[in-house]
Amino acid sequence: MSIHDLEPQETYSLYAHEESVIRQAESMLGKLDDVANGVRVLAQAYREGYRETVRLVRISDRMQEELHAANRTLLDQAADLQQLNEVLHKEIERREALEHELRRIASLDELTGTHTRRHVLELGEHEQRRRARHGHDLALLMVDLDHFKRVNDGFGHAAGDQVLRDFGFLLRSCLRKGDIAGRFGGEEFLAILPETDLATARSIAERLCDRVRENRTLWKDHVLAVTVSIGLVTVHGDESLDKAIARADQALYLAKRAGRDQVMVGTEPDVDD
Ligand SMILES: Nc1nc2c(ncn2[C@@H]2O[C@H](COP(=O)(O)OP(=O)(O)OP(=O)(O)O)[C@@H](O)[C@H]2O)c(=O)[nH]1
Repeated sequence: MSIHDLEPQETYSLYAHEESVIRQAESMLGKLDDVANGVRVLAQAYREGYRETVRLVRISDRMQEELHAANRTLLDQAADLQQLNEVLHKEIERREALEHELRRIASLDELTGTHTRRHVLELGEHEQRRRARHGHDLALLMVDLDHFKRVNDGFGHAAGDQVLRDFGFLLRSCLRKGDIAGRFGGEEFLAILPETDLATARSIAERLCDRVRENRTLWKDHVLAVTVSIGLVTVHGDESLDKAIARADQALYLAKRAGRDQVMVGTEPDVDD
């Protein structure tokens, strides 16, 4: 059968069919174009995203390097600080030891090994307050070397120093633990005897007198002997330390006047005092 055998209607239908197929194909091509465009857009977006990711990764790598470097710096600084801390700690310890030594030197009379006047008075004030609080006894001895000027004049100042050195040792060895001895002036000493009644204080003072009298100081080719006079008081009521010391001083003066080398007990304080 040839085309000429077909009815005109049939010829027309076939063309329409082709037309429809072509239209469908065109429509599909159009959609394929859309898809291709979409893929292009996606690819572009992917490229841009990739570039951004690479940029961010680089930034992140750099930041990590910087963080590591900062961390290393911090560790170094921490080690330096630790070292500095140790040095400071040692310096503080050294200064504390120095301060302690300075306080010790300032509170001690180098020649006699007894306290300085200022320090013995501080300790005395403390004992006086303790006495006032607890009401126990407190005795004071004012001790002075007799005719000490003669030692200096006869044998020289260095000989006098040696006598003072020996006396400081004797004084400290006659006192008990807790008693306080200080150099009040050139050859005058104050001993503070906490919790000591008059009778006990007197026997301690007598023993000191005896030991000083028996003692000999060897100086070059000389044998030196000295004696001491002692004024003794016990602190009364709420009497101040200064007033008690003044009474001990007065008793010492009387001991000197009575011939030296002896202990004199002070008078009771005036009622007004
Ligand atoms: N070697 C020496 N002498 C001192 C020191 N401090 C004070 N003196 C001397 O002690 C002497 C005290 O003399 P005075 O006050 O006259 O008393 P004294 O000769 O002991 O006579 P009385 O106290 O009355 O028994 C003086 O010669 C002072 O120079 C010192 O640290 N070393």
